[in-house]
Amino acid sequence: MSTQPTLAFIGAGNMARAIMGGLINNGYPAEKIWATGTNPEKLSDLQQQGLNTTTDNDAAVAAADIVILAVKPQMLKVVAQDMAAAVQKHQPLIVSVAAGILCNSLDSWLGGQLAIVRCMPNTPALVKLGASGLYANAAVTEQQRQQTSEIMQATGIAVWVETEAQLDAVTAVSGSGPAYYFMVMEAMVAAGEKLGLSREVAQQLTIQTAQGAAEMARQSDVGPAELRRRVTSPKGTTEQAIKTFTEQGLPEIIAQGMQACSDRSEALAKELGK
Ligand SMILES: NC(=O)C1=CN([C@@H]2O[C@H](COP(=O)(O)OP(=O)(O)OC[C@H]3O[C@@H](n4cnc5c(N)ncnc54)[C@H](OP(=O)(O)O)[C@@H]3O)[C@@H](O)[C@H]2O)C=CC1
Ligand SMILES: O=C(O)[C@@H]1CCC=N1
Repeated sequence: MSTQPTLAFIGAGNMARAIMGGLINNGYPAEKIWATGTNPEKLSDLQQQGLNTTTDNDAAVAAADIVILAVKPQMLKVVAQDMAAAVQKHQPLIVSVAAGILCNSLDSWLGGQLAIVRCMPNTPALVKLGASGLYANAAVTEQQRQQTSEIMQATGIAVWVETEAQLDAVTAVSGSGPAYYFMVMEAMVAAGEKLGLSREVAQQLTIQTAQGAAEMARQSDVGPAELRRRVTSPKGTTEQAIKTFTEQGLPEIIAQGMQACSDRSEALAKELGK
């Protein structure tokens, strides 16, 4: 990374820890990262790793070039309004990873006139396989876009979307996406056990198969549909599995789940954005 801005993570829960872990694993200096929370005990492991930790959000904001809002959407209004004065003192770039909450709401809670990037990351950021969607409001400069890209690319891939509404779709695809794959893995392990394997063996095979399929899809110059066909021998075993999944409506079920996810992202903005 060309420049290494000081980052303040407001909220050091699952998502912030995945991004911070990804950054540290990628060589980002721990002393350039601040992490806040309400309980000092929960921050002690981060402090031991050399990060700056505090329960005082204003202190972290004062030290930061970039403030990353990583509390639950339901907490965001109160947290943002409480730190508005500290933010307005030097107007750092604001990056929010909160699902649903719009730039305009954030800007008004934080006192206005701010450069804000909304980021929808995912937890594989921890192992440098994150996928982030980014959207910038009109106040964000080209240099700030570049800085945000560099930070998120240190944890995986980062793509910019043109409209804020597209972040609802990003949330449905990649933000919540790891949970879908974990659910498929849970179901495959359970089914493998039912078919006579030990839990341990079923889990080992399931995880390796997921990783193998993902890596093949990444490296291949054909899409997932063709890769699926190549596994499916006529009158063979896979054909029976795919036929059953199709008859039971698996593609529609996935589309419905993702629509519900996107709808919830949109609803959060209306429910919590005022
Ligand atoms: N989890 C995921 O996969 C993804 C989450 N997100 C978004 O990330 C955000 C965080 O989600 P997630 O990490 O799962 O949630 P967590 O509950 O794990 O983390 C939220 C953290 O916020 C802290 N917190 C609460 N109140 C304050 C406060 N006043 N000041 C500072 N910190 C505070 C909590 O710390 P303490 O316990 O000390 O109070 C907690 O650790 C959400 O907005 C979510 O939409 C986005 C993409 C994916
Ligand atoms: O479930 C949630 O609301 C968050 C946002 C995307 C993934 N986790």
